[in-house]
Amino acid sequence: MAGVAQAGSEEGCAVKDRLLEDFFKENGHELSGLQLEKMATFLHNIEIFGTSLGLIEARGQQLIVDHLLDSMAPVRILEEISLASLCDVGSGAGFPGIVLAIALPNLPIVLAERMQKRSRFLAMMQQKLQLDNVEVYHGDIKHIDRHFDGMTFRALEQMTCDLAKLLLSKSDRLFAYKGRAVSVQAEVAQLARCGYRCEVEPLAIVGQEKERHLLMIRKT
Ligand SMILES: C[S@@+](CC[C@H](N)C(=O)[O-])C[C@H]1O[C@@H](n2cnc3c(N)ncnc32)[C@H](O)[C@@H]1O
Repeated sequence: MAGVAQAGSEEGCAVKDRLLEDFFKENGHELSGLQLEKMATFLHNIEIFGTSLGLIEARGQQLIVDHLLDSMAPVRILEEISLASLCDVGSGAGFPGIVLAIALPNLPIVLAERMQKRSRFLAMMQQKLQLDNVEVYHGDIKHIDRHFDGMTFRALEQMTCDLAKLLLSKSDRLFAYKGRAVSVQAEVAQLARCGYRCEVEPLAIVGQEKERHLLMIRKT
């Protein structure tokens, strides 16, 4: 496990690749060698640029479990829905957008991020990882003039009726990465009062003790 934190050398990356594969397998994700390599390179770049760009502080196992595996947790749900397009709103350092783009290479994904330094990092990752299915949109989601099958967001802000209305004018479905059941239920109650249809799925991540849920929202 110690090797996970090593990111600097070629050898460190090789150790990291092997361990990453174990983390994914433990969580039921079968990734190809190329996908694992892209995940490892992405983590490596987060570890290099994360602090200086104000992206993310987590390192090593915490970065893998709390961010990478967390981003991967709803991948089967998204696959089963067979989306033709996805927008990840407020992608930040690329969680979950870059991770989903690596895991689902046939799904076109727009990463929407209004902070310039973060959107530049996302564009750099798109190029470096050769993610042909990714497009970076630098700007506020309010101004995007496109329609998507689905939108994901993680750690964006609390889901309110106004936010759901705005996002559902640009997407058929919303997928919000959320924490504790009790707070998700409060959001669901509020959204139901405004006429939105919600479903909540618990997300299990091996090694993650915090409660995680996927809140799915549609118009009724
Ligand atoms: C707390 S960070 C979360 C980043 C990432 N999703 C994660 O989970 O690590 C929220 C990000 O959303 C971006 N953001 C917030 N509101 C936005 C909006 N209306 N349009 C585009 N980006 C937005 C912020 O600039 C920030 O990078």
